[in-house]
Amino acid sequence: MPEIKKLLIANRGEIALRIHRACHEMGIKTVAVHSTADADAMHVRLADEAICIGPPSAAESYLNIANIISAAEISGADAIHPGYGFLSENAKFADIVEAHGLIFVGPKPEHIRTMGDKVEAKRTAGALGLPLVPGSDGALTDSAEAKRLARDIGYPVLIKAASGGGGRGMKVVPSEDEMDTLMAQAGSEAKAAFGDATVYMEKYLGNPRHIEFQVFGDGSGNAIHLGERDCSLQRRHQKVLEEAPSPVISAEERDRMGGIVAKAMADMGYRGAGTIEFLWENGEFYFIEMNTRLQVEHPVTEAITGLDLVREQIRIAEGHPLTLRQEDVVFRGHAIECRINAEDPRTFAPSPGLVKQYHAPGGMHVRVDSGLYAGYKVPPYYDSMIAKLIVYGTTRQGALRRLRRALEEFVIEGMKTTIPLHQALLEDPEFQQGEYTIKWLEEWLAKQD
Ligand SMILES: Nc1ncc2cc(-c3cccc4ccccc34)c(N3CC[C@@H](N)C3)nc2n1
Repeated sequence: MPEIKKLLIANRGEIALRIHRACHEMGIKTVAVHSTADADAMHVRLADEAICIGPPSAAESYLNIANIISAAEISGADAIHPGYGFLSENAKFADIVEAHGLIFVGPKPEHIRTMGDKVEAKRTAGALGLPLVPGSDGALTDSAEAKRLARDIGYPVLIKAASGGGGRGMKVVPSEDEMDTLMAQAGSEAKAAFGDATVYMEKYLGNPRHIEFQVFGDGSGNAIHLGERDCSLQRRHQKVLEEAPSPVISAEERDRMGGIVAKAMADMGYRGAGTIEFLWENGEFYFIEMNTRLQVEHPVTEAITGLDLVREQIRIAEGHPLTLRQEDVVFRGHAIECRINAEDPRTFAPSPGLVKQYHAPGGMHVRVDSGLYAGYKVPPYYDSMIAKLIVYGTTRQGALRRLRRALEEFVIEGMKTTIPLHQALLEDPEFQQGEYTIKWLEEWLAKQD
């Protein structure tokens, strides 16, 4: 693969700035594509070139494949980084990028496609030796089969859409007499939402944690794992706070499960960054999904390994081997990321607007990834996340103390933000002990009012 000289960032907000920063440290020129609403964005200001690709709506801009490819051709970019969200897991886009002789900084399109179909993803994961949630062996055909299976598995069971993921298209079936109705609903909702009625079944795990492993492959049969992240603190399938390592995973479990996922990725010939999502309950891991993109929460993994994951993605895309072998990966300390949204901290109603005052916290082991600046107008058209605060400590307690101090310093005036939510969360004894599962946050929020 030739060296990348100019990279087009097909994204916006904090991740666009993150990608720009890695490129500039590598001597790679950057092309920022933006909608008319993002003309004043920080990464647009810092990029070497900026090309407007359409009006505010994502469909006409950040999801507009033709305009993005045209921007790459006009600017002479030789690579495209999709970031996360938008087109980052669109196999067709990856194919089109490569068909135009451009480097797609991401996995092979065939692997994006495989992991985007949750039935195929599960079959592949099982074949590669990953532990699965007990359930149907592939897609469900009809309610009668579903009932037979559920009788063996035991209720409650979950009906999941093959084209769903991230919490979309899931139905809990508490008992057999609700199966007919819920199977029909699941199929029709999946058809409506994803154009694909295919569903599958899994035993419903009552109160697990969400533990995901970061993996990296060079596309030629080598792969490493970079430990796990605990993403159990979610509200309506939106992550609120993530940490690495998980407060409940031992070094032995990390090495054992990490070895299994790394080998699976090596056997698959996986290329680039990937995240393998598990539910963890009673000491057991259960594969649920694989994300073929760089994730929002990647900085907590960077903090405890010292690796720049965007830099690694670009090096792999250029055809270089992985910087580190598994034996070189060392986990040190503890990192926590708070997602800061332009939302009311209690109602979560969006609160876009003009940033009147902005002061980011600093000091030892404090990182803020954000495109915000005083005078910037947060547009109402996109996701409400405006900043990520990542803090590192040698211990979890140290990271918590530092996080409390950093949140106190953080000034964002002109809109409501979820900073107060994080400050309240930090004071809860169960959170401080790391004793939480995927249901804990919504139960805690319900008690706050
Ligand atoms: N068999 C079985 N049992 C319980 C589950 C519970 C969830 C789930 C449901 C609600 C919130 C969650 C937050 C983090 C991780 C998972 C969840 C779940 N999800 C939600 C999004 C997608 N990643 C899969 N799958 C599950 N699968």
